[in-house]
Amino acid sequence: MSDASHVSDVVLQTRDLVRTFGGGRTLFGGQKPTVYAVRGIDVAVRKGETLGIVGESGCGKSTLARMLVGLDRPTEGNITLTGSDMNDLIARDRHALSRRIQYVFQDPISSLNPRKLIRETLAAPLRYLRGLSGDALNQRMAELMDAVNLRPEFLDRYPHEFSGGQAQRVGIARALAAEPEIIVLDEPVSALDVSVQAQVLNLLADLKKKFGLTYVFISHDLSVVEAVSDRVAVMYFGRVVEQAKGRALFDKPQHPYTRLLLDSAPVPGKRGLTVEDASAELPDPLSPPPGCAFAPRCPRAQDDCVAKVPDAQYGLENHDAACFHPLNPVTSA
Ligand SMILES: Nc1ncnc2c1ncn2[C@@H]1O[C@H](COP(=O)(O)OP(=O)(O)OP(=O)(O)O)[C@@H](O)[C@H]1O
Repeated sequence: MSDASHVSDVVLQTRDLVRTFGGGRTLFGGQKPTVYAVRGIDVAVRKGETLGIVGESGCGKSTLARMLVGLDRPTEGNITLTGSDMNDLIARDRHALSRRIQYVFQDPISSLNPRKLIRETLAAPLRYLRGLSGDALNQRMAELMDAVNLRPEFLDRYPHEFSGGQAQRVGIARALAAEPEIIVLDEPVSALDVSVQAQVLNLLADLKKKFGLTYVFISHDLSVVEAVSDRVAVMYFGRVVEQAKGRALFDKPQHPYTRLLLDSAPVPGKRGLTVEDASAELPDPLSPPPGCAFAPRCPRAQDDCVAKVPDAQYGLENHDAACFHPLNPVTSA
């Protein structure tokens, strides 16, 4: 557990965030199973930084992302946006929240409405969130297309006429239309070819600088997360198991799970290691183990690991892991 609320430039913070699905009673009085998607997450994001979140499929990344942008509500815990509670912000004015925080989806083509011209897709947030119309609206659309390096005539095309990379540029332009402070990017390049991935990552870096954006960048691809992040959080089975600044996590991983990921080094020139490559089976999300979820696969596991969940102090500057027997224990930056 961490508390970064005293740090003035923290823009987004979660405290002990939990999201379960299901539960309750069936029509016949039985108990519906509960899926534990996110099981207690503490992360903080500073203004202007990129927090990378890496984890394998099913570890709860998208559930976390949806809660961060207010598309889903936590079962327990809370999220604050510059100190204000997300639930209050949603209740007060959802449009105001959408002007501050935006979401870029994984699958660029299916995230766009197939029956709408790109012009209509971009016009909606400009009208409803920024109150633009007429010439001002058209001018802003042209600026957005230019910002993401798409020709203005593409405004009059449908999503199926775009390549994956072009469609993702539209997805990014749609997020920028709101003029947000923060963009949560959920696997923004994983559906793209490797060469196109680099172009989109470069574009995201340029836009971040140009518009002073803050990113939460979620991916299952360690090499992508390493390339883009100022700080990195590794997720395993609904929890953050390690968090560190800069290269620390890649140079001196503390958690055996992070070590496992890094040990399968990427082949130069090939797509980097993805978490799927290194992971075997996850525990059952319907019945989480009582201790560390990685213990059944961990070469360092001892009795304490299966009895109790290890805690960690995830500060903004320090490097820590939720592990009773870390590999490279470090206590300060
Ligand atoms: N609406 C839902 N109802 C029931 N279970 C859900 C729901 N959404 C997610 N889950 C479950 O919660 C867990 C986490 O899912 P989530 O999609 O957040 O993981 P992820 O890391 O984003 O994986 P992926 O990259 O494959 O999308 C999974 O076990 C998933 O099956």
